[in-house]
Amino acid sequence: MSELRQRGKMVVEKDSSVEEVSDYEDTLNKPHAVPIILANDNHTFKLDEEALKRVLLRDELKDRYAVVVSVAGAFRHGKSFLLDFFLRYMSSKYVHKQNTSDWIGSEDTPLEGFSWRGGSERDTTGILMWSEVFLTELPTGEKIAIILLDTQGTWDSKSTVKECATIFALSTMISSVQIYNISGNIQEDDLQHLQLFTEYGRLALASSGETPFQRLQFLVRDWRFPYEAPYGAVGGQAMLEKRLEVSQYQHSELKSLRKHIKSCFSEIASFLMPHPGIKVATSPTFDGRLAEIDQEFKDHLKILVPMILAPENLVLKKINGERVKVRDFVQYCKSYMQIYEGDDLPEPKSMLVATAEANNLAAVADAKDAYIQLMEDVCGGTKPYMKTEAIENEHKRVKDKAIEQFEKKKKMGGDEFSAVYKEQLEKDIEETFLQFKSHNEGKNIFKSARTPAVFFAVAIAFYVVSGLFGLFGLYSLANICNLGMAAAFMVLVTWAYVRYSGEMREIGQVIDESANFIWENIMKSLVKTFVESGMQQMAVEVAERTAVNATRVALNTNSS
Ligand SMILES: Nc1nc2c(ncn2[C@@H]2O[C@H](COP(=O)(O)OP(=O)(O)OP(=O)(O)O)[C@@H](O)[C@H]2O)c(=O)[nH]1
Repeated sequence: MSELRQRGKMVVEKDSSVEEVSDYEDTLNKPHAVPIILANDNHTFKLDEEALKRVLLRDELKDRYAVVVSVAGAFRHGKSFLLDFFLRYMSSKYVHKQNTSDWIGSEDTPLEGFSWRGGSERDTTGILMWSEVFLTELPTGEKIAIILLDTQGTWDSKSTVKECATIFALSTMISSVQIYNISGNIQEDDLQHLQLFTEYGRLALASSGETPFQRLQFLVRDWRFPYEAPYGAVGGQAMLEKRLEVSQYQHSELKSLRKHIKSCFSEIASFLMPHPGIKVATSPTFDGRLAEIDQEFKDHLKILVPMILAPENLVLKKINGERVKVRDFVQYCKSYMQIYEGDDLPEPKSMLVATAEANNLAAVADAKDAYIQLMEDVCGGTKPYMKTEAIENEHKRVKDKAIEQFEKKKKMGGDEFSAVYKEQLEKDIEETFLQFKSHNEGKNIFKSARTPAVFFAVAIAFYVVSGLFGLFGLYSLANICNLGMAAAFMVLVTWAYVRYSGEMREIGQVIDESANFIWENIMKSLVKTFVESGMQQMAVEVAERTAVNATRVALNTNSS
C-alpha cells in the first residue's frame, strides 16, 4: 500500500497485500473528510445518504443540537487550508479540552486534515464533511455537536454556473455559519452570488416571520488596504457596512439586493485577513508548517478561529426559528438535495416547500419518538403483560399526547400543508402500536402456550375417538384417527423445533395461525360450554349442599 501525501491531502491507495489491509482500515478509521454531496460527470450532484448517516446517526450525536460551519467561495482561495486550522482548534479545545492559544500547533508540523494543495487546478469537489463531529455544551447548558463542511470552489473552468450556485446554495441552506471566502475585496459580483437566497429569504420571512439563515461571515483573504480598514473584525465590519450601504441615489436593483441580503441572515460579519506570505501562495514545496507562514497571518488566525468556534460564539442551526437536531439535519439534506436534482436551479418557492417538508418531517419524527418513549415506559421491554383493554387505553392517551406535541411545534407551510404529515404521523403511530401490542401478547404465557395446548388437545381427542371406534370394531376409522393423532404430534414437534432453532419461521407462523383458527372456531366455544356447564353443576351442588345444611340446622334448632 502506498500513501501519497499531497501536502495536507491523504490519498490512500489500496493494493492486494493482505497484511496491509489492517493498516488501510486504520487509516480509514482516522478522522477524515467524507464526501456527502458527490459531483457526477454530467454536472449534477448526488447526496450520499449512507455516508451522511454513518457520520451523523450515532447514538451520542443524533439528539444533540447542530452547529454547522461551512466554508464556501471561489476555488483556489485557501478554504481547505483554513478549515485545517479549524480542525486544530477543535481538537485542542473540544477533544483535549485545552484552553491555550497553543492550539495553532508547533512551527514545523505539516498541516493535515481536509485536502489542500497548491497549483491552479481545483481540488475539492462536491461537499465534504469531517468525519469527527465535535461535542461540547453551550454556556446555556445545551448539548451540541459541531459539524465542519468543506465545499467545492466556485467559478473554476470545469463547473457550470448551475453547479457553482448549487454548491453555494446547498451549503448556505444547511449551515448555521457560512464563511464566504473571497479574495482581495468585497465586490458587487460577490454580493450578486447571494441573489438566489434573497428571494427565498423574502418568501421564508413572509411565511414564518423568521430570518431563514443565521450567520454569514465574509472572509476577505489577502486584504491589501490595511491603511483604509485595519485587518480583523473591526476593519471587516467597516468595509461591509460600506458595501451593504443603501443610499438614496443608488439604483433600485442595488438597493433591493442589499436590503434582501440583510433580511436573509440574522447576523452578517466580515473579517479582513492579511496575506499569508510568499511561500504559502507560491512555493510548490510548502506543506503548511507555521514556520513558513507570516506572523501577521498567524496572529489573525488566532483571533478569527475562536471568534467562530469558541463555545460562546457558536451559532446553532435554526430553521423556522427552531433549533435543528443532528438527526433532523439528515432530513433537511435529503429534502434540499431533491430540489437541486433537476436541470434548472430551483425556484425560491420550491426551496421554501422543501424546507417546509423537512420541517414537518422533523416534527413527525419528534412526535413519534415521544410516542415510543412513553409507550416503552408503559409496556416496553421487560414490563409485565398488560390486559388488551388497558394497553389500548394507554395507546390512546399517549397517541393524543404525541399528536398534541406535533400540533404545538412551530412548522412551516400552514395547517393545510401539515395535515398530510399529521395523517402520516397517525399512521406511523398505529403501526408502531401493533408492534407494541404483539410484543405485549408475547408476554402472556397462556397465549404463547396456545399452540402446543391446542395441538396436544387435538391429539388427545383423536386418541379418545380412535379408542371408541376400536371398541365398536370400526378399525379402519380408528386407524384414521391414529393417523390424525400422529399428525398432531408431528406438528407439535415441528413447532417446538421452529421455536428452538429460529429456522423455518414461515412454517411456525402457519402452525400458530392454524392453532388460533382451531381455538377460535372450535375449541373456544367447547371450552366455554364445558366451563359454563361445569360452573352450573358446581353452583347447583353448592346450592343443594347449602339447602341441606340449612335444613339440618333448622331441625336441630327445633328439636332442642
Ligand atoms: N494567497 C493566498 N494563498 C493561500 C491562502 N491560504 C492558503 N493559500 C494557498 O492557496 C492554495 C490553495 O489552497 P486550498 O486550501 O487547497 O484552496 P481551496 O479554496 O480549498 O481550493 P479548491 O478546493 O480547489 O476550491 C494553497 O497553495 C495554499 O497554500 C491565503 O490566505 N492567501
